[in-house]
Amino acid sequence: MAIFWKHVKSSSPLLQRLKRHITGGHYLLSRSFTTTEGHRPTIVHKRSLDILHDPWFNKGTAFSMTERDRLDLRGLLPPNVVSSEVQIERFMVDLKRLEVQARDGPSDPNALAKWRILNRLHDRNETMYYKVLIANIEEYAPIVYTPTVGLVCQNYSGLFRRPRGMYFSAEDRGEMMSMVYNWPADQVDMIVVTDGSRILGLGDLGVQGIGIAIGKLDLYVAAAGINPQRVLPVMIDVGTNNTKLLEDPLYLGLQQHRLDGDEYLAVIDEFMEAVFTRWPNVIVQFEDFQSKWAFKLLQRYRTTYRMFNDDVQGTAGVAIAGLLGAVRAQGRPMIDFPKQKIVVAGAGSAGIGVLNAARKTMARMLGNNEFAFQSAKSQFWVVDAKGLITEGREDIDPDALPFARNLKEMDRQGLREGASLVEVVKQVKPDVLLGLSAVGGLFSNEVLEALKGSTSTRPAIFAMSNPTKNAECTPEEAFSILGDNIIFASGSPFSNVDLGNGHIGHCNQGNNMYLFPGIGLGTLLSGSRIVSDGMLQAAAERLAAYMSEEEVLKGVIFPSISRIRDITLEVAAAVIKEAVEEDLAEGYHEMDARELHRLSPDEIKDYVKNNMWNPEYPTLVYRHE
Ligand SMILES: NC(=O)c1ccc[n+]([C@@H]2O[C@H](COP(=O)([O-])OP(=O)(O)OC[C@H]3O[C@@H](n4cnc5c(N)ncnc54)[C@H](O)[C@@H]3O)[C@@H](O)[C@H]2O)c1
Ligand SMILES: O=C(O)C[C@H](O)C(=O)O
Ligand SMILES: [Mg+2]
Repeated sequence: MAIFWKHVKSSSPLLQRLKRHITGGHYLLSRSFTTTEGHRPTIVHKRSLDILHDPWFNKGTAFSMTERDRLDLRGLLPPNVVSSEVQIERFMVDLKRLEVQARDGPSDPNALAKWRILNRLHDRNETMYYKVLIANIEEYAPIVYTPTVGLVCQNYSGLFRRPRGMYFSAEDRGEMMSMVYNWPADQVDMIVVTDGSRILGLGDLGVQGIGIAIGKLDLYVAAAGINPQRVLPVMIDVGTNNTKLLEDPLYLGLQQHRLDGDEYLAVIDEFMEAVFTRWPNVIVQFEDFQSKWAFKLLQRYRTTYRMFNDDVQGTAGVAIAGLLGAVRAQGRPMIDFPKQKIVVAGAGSAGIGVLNAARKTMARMLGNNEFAFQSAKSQFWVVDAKGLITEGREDIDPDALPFARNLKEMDRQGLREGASLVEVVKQVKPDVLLGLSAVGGLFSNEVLEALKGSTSTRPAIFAMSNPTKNAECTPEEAFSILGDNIIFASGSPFSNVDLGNGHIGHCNQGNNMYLFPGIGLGTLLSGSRIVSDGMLQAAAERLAAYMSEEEVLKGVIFPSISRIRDITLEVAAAVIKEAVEEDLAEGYHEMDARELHRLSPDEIKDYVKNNMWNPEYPTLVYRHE
């Protein structure tokens, strides 16, 4: 306090205001003021997030690098240091463009405004925020998560107010091991990390991709009951190849092209080492990495770290559950799955993830041997941006190679390398048409007309790309062309379609949100050091079995989001049971491995339920340190 008193005249109105704070007993800072002697530094007795959350001292993105180091702020702000003029410009631009950009295709025109209101509540009062979210999950999941989160990421530089989560940038190489201690929580259970390179179907959004990590973790809290004090959204900013962002003076990230090759890997390696050093029991979910790196990083880390890739593995499980649901909806047993002819549009991280898992599931049903695995391959036709993938493809992506069709065989089917989607659908007459292409409208009227020739008694259409405007088709288009005897699922939420005469075309949401929260929670509570294939398979099977026969026959193959907390509990319990059976479970807190082994299936569910956080105000008591 001495420094403070020295510089302030006793008559100053500021002094009077500060005195009131001090006598009120809750103001813990001292502050010096500009005097006639000129500018002097302000002494603060806060660091880290406390500074960012103090409106008197916060400068947001204008904190210089030296200040960020001095005040333990490194990593708590996006990497681009900007002037106060640019800060104001960003604010004004955002204010003016709000109305123009608040639309994402057919979704809620007020979505962005609702996101802002919820986000402000999130900043003020987490318990209340999650209470609102859980109680109204059907209404607000599409705001804090897909599809609005896509719009939020696209406009993030403008929407940015208070930082949330951590930023590790290419400039932080060599510093991450210490930076990680700038995060205030000693326990972190879940990290969702992105490098912003493929945000939903919106492409490279650079540092703005942090929004997706925040949205996913909102579901971890709301659906899986992970304690919000123990989640950490992370953005790894290695630059961006998005020209618009590289040229935008208001962009908050590093304005350089993305690092690649060994330089890129070195950054991700350093990040993984840092977070697992500080929080050895954390689980890291990789989200929205471009396919090029998604598979490589998964292979690199999955046997040494507790991690999984949601787009590759979570999506695969949700698609398997949906595909099995589609078989049941035809009135056939799940074991008939290996007979389904499946056309997949999109051979990126999600498409290939689904194909690998579907092939393995078929192979298991056919006898689980090499012959079964080989013959399962012939049930899939994969079409990417260059058309049908065959062995005749030049420079074929190694991840797609196992699904490349034999040229002679294709010739017999009237197909060739690069055949268009509509040709493939016409010739194959598939049971299922599944889209993970990020191309809105790809299932054109022509493609849907061609699907009328399907040999299935009830064809299935999975338009899984996000957000809304990237869906391969809308449910209206599908039901109007193919009638009501189909199964329809989309990645983003759509309403059911009124088909007249009391008929409703049911629109399922086939989104990895039905699995990732349970995979994370189950891994955490089992104490498994890795996320095994068996654990992922158990999660998918539990989701597949969740819907009753009656619901499935009505075309309802995924639960309503209002049941997400219950389905997450079930998925987590299935993951724990599998981890125990595979001898991977090492226990969690007071539940040791031996005791976990003794639990009955019902007791496992109780154990999960008892460990889920609920948004209730705790009683607070003040004590001096
Ligand atoms: N519903 C879900 O749970 C879920 C999960 C993961 C990803 N997704 C969505 O899936 C989409 C793709 O994600 P990704 O990570 O695989 O992306 P990606 O960029 O890695 O892959 C896109 C693929 O689509 C192909 N493609 C492009 N144009 C095409 C066309 N005209 N015809 C056929 N194929 C075409 C590309 O060649 C590529 O193989 C995104 O929109 C994403 O939001 C949805
Ligand atoms: O984020 C989603 O809604 C699903 C998926 O992870 C995606 O990348 O589209
Ligand atoms: Mg994703």
